[in-house]
Amino acid sequence: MGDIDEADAETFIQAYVNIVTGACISLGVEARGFMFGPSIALAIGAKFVPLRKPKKLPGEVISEKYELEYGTDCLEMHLGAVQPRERVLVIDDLVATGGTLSAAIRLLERVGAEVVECACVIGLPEVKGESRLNGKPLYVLVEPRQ
Ligand SMILES: O=P(O)(O)OC[C@H]1O[C@H](OP(=O)(O)OP(=O)(O)O)[C@H](O)[C@@H]1O
Ligand SMILES: Nc1ncnc2[nH]cnc12
Repeated sequence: MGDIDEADAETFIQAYVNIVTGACISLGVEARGFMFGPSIALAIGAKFVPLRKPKKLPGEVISEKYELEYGTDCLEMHLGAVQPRERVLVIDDLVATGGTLSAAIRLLERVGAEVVECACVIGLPEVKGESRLNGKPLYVLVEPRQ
């Protein structure tokens, strides 16, 4: 993902918040999900929870490993940051294979949360990431021309 300006960010946030209601948590995936997750949280009156790469969070965490196009990685979340039955939106900049979003969904389901939807600015349809999201809805603002 290249440079984005304020207007691009506002387009994503407004296009998205107009169609989604009822979530209490906006969860952003490190690193680039942090550009949009907090703004969506503010716009819908939700709290923001970061999902971070390993060894960044100071408290006790739960972790979930996953595969990308180019290797493996791991996401961590503070224990207690999300409570059972809380309704969560998962926000990232881009979905390719869906490995990252699927790891976020698994983490949230392990703590008993309800994943309402995943949302990304960019979707790469040729890598079919949506098929790995365990049936969760995926909102994508733009797809590159084929
Ligand atoms: O759908 P996937 O195949 O999982 O790929 C999408 C992920 O890849 C990129 O992050 P990256 O892992 O490069 O980390 P970064 O945001 O920390 O640079 C992107 O920001 C998504 O999080
Ligand atoms: N195929 C891809 N192109 C651009 N950014 C990416 N991030 C993860 N996969 C990517």
